[in-house]
Amino acid sequence: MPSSHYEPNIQEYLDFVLSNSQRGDVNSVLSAIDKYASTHPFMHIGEEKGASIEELMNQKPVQVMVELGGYLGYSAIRFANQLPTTGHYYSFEISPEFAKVAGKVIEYAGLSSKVTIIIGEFKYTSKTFTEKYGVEKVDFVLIDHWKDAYLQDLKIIEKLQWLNIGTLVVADNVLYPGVPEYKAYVEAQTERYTSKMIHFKVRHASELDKVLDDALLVSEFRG
Ligand SMILES: C[S@@+](CC[C@H](N)C(=O)[O-])C[C@H]1O[C@@H](n2cnc3c(N)ncnc32)[C@H](O)[C@@H]1O
Repeated sequence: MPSSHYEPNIQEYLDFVLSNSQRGDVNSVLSAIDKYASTHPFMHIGEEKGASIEELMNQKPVQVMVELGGYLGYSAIRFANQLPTTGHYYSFEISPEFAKVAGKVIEYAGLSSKVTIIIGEFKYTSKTFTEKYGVEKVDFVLIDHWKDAYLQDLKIIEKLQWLNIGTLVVADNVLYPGVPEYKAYVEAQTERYTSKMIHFKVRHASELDKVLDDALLVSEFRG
């Protein structure tokens, strides 16, 4: 997401999703959000990248997943739905307004018991995460918040020692808008991370008429 993010009409979004999907039917909720996003500027991970992340999640067991940047609930619904019944999804979101609407959509999709939204800026809320939720290690991290915070917040995650050997850290938008410092840092550490890019052609929320090159950077933590 560019740092000059726009403010969506969150009430219109909520009304649209609730009236175009069925309560408790995750796929219908995701389709309604995708449909809304096809005609409005919207910053969700989307169908194609979403499917790619689901594939990664299916390659090894994921019990605890964390995302930096929850927005209006799409990625939380999509990926929490892939977790086993004993799994849990923690969605960090700085905006209380976005978090409130995300919570409503997650509840409507029937996933409230699997998703916890943590409101506030990650660099602060991360400090009390283990103490509050009893979680010491995470199996999967999705980084999808402000681009200028990617590297700083990965370093916080490293310092807090949340990563298990084998934990996947997946960063979105590494080519557009781009996170060169994050990419250089992770790719330089070949002893600690095995990284690969997955490429996509995307339409960005702020320029829906243009097709752009983007990628997920998938980094497996090696210790
Ligand atoms: C691209 S959107 C996330 C999209 C979401 N993952 C999805 O696929 O539906 C980025 C979100 O990150 C949030 N955000 C930005 N900086 C943050 C920070 N430092 N801590 C927590 N959330 C942050 C923004 O408010 C915004 O909702």
